[in-house]
Amino acid sequence: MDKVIIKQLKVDTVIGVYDWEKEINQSLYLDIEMQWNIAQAAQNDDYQHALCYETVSNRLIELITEKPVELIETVAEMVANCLMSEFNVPWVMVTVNKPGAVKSCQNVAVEIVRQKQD
Ligand SMILES: Nc1nc2c(c(=O)[nH]1)N=C([C@H](O)[C@@H](O)CO)CN2
Repeated sequence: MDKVIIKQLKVDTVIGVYDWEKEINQSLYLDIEMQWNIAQAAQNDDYQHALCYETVSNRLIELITEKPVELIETVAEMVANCLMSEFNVPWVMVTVNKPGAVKSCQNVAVEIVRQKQD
């Protein structure tokens, strides 16, 4: 399967269950794998057929910072839905990392895989 991959996209946003978390920005780091047919773009060196990782990254930062949510699970679903509906990505794996969340852990994360139904 061909993929376009975005690693460790940093998003500073209001995220968390507790009251004190609703007053501050915290950093999330997103790892995203998107199924995409690379051959079409590569054949003619054609950006029009490429899934632009820069456009995707900027849209996801906009989406996540739009409104505060409590759970990283919600962020993962929002990202997967956006990629499938707005960018026509047929299959996606989204990992949302919140490394600052638990003092004794290097990182905590959720990971989801979603496929477009057609
Ligand atoms: N499965 C989850 N568990 C927890 C979450 C979460 O988003 N998903 N969030 C919190 C708090 O916001 C935590 O990050 C504060 O340190 C607790 N558990």
